[in-house]
Amino acid sequence: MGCSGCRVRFNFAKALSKVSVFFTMVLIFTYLFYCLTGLCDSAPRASYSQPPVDYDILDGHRRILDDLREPARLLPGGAPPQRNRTGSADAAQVDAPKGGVQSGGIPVSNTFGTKRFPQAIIIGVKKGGTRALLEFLRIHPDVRAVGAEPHFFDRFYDKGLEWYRNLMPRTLDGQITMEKTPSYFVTKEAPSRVCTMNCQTKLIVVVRDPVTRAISDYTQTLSKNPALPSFQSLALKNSSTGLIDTSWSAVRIGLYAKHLENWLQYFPLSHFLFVSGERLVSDPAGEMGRVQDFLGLKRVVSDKHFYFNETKGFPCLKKPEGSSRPRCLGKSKGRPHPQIPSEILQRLRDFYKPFNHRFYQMTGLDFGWD
Ligand SMILES: Nc1ncnc2c1ncn2[C@@H]1O[C@H](COP(=O)(O)OS(=O)(=O)O)[C@@H](OP(=O)(O)O)[C@H]1O
Repeated sequence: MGCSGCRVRFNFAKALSKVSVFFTMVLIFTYLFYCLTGLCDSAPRASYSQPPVDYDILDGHRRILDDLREPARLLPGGAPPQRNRTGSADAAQVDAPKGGVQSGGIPVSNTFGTKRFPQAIIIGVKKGGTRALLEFLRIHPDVRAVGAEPHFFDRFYDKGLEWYRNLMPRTLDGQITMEKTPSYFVTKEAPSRVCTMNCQTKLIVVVRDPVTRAISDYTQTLSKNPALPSFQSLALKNSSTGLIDTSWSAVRIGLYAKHLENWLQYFPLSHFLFVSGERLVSDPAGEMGRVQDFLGLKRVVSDKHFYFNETKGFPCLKKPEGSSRPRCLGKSKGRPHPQIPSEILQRLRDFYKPFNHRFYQMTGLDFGWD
């Protein structure tokens, strides 16, 4: 009796261990399948069904964190700390590399993709519509992009190229790695640094009427600092002469011809694509067609992806099948601008006119701002 009880217990334990092995195998296979479909490393595939992430705000938080953080320290395995899986700043997760990290410029790779330097960068301009462009591009299955702005070629260059590459999402063969940091366009050292990484990098510049851009820039600063002096007092050197203050960054960034000259010392014009910030709003699909051609991508992003959201006053991404919500950019994109006196606007238009014309000549494109 006692012995048969032992046998029953023994058989039960055996069955239990078989069942647990079976479930462990199921779990492993499910995980492997999930990874092989590219999901375990890539929530970022900015599935446009996700709720909007306001990267402006996230970038702001990250900048504060970066200021507080010590300089990049190496993890025990020798790899610099990484951003979260999406490459965005929306989680403070530090994600150790899964595959072998090698030094000396060899791509960091594992079974499910490789972290590569970006082949294309949106280098500017601030308040031009760079976030809209990146989010629209991320719909494309062959584009993988860092969510937040890495600021490598302006602020964090001393962290080194391997640090930069580790921020990148993993890509499979045929996919393009991208990032956007609008301040690169106006950073003197950025062109030579990008060229040091790769002189074949494709460069995208989203440009917008420099007067509207300056007001947009001012609006953003005002939203963070309501005690900011008026736009006109910052734009003019002094009210009696009416001279424009070019030392104010909101004005200086709009001198597109000047900044482009700096870039052309390192990259030929054929490496640039100039996207109209205005057309990105009025005809997003048309502008995205040009961008996809420039990047050598199949035209996947098209007018079927967009609709004009009357409340937002901007194009938004349509909800994909199976998702409950469409997707507009966050609150910091498409803010109402303060009213600026018309004589100040006219002074600014007169001021920018020669620079705009020079820019049209350099690019061979008339953006119609004058
Ligand atoms: N689809 C869509 N939705 C919302 N906003 C859009 C869109 N397309 C372009 N824009 C314009 O993008 C402007 C912000 O530009 P950036 O994304 O380059 O700003 S930033 O430099 O990253 O802060 C932002 O500027 P403001 O209108 O001044 O907020 C918008 O005019």
